[in-house]
Amino acid sequence: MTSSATDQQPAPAARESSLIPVGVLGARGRMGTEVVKAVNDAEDLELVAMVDDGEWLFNVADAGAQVVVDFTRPDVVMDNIRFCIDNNIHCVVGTTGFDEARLATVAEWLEPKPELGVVIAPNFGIGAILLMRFAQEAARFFPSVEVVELHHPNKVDAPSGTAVRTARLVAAARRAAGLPPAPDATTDALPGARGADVEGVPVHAVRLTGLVAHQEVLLGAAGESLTIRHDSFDRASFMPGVLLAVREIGRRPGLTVGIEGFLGL
Ligand SMILES: NC(=O)c1ccc[n+]([C@@H]2O[C@H](COP(=O)([O-])OP(=O)(O)OC[C@H]3O[C@@H](n4cnc5c(N)ncnc54)[C@H](O)[C@@H]3O)[C@@H](O)[C@H]2O)c1
Ligand SMILES: O=C(O)C1=N[C@H](C(=O)O)CCC1
Repeated sequence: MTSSATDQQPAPAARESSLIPVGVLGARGRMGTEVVKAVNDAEDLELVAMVDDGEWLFNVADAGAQVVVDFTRPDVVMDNIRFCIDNNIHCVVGTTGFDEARLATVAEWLEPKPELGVVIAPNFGIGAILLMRFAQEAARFFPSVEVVELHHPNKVDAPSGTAVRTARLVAAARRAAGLPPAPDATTDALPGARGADVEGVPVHAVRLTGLVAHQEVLLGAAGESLTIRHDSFDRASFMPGVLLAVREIGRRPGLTVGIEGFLGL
């Protein structure tokens, strides 16, 4: 078992301060690397542990982390959250793969720990969060809507967590407005040609070398269309949202899905 201790990890004595001690899970991944940098650059935060695959998860508890940031994989994230809750550590989760059943499980785990917070957000990019809100607002005015997400080819899940959440929010807005299913005469299609069906909203996933994270919501009505697009050109775009969640989570007990509330949206 490898230790997660690094040169960036300060001596325990230095932690008698008002800095928030933060541990990062998935610390050597694309997002984890960026989070480590962002935490190290933040004057009010202190990086106390970095853990990646095969490393000793208990390091985050031993190092005194008050908040853990998880950017790992959908297949391991539930075990990580369980560990954090068991060890009384607030958890900021960017890893995707959360359906209603998983969210309910996390909420159940939190019940005996009313002081503890877990935030699970498929996207910490402010622009992406605004895109979701704008799409939700627009949805009731358009009979047709489809979501196209475009990502780097190393992404393991499809469609993206952001696209699934967008589609669910749009579908809820359509239901609330009493809209019928979007018109679609397709009776003959190659499997996958019309995308994944997320609560009646088609979601299409593109994987392309050179991309980072991008999404379009296409809305159509007679004689017009509205396209709402967001582009993350760099993973730095997610960091203001991640740091906001790290700073807020100690004041937000329970399960929070998305950081819209932290932004006053
Ligand atoms: N919420 C957001 O804003 C946002 C933004 C980008 C990516 N993501 C999501 O974050 C996740 C990670 O994305 P990425 O591009 O950084 O992936 P990545 O593959 O580059 O990084 C994942 C890291 O987790 C590590 N890992 C695997 N199992 C582990 C375990 N049990 N404990 C600790 N570390 C473990 C891997 O070794 C790897 O270093 C994905 O689910 C992705 O969709 C979310
Ligand atoms: O790069 C990824 O992987 C991303 N995953 C998130 C998702 O699935 O929505 C957010 C965007 C980047």
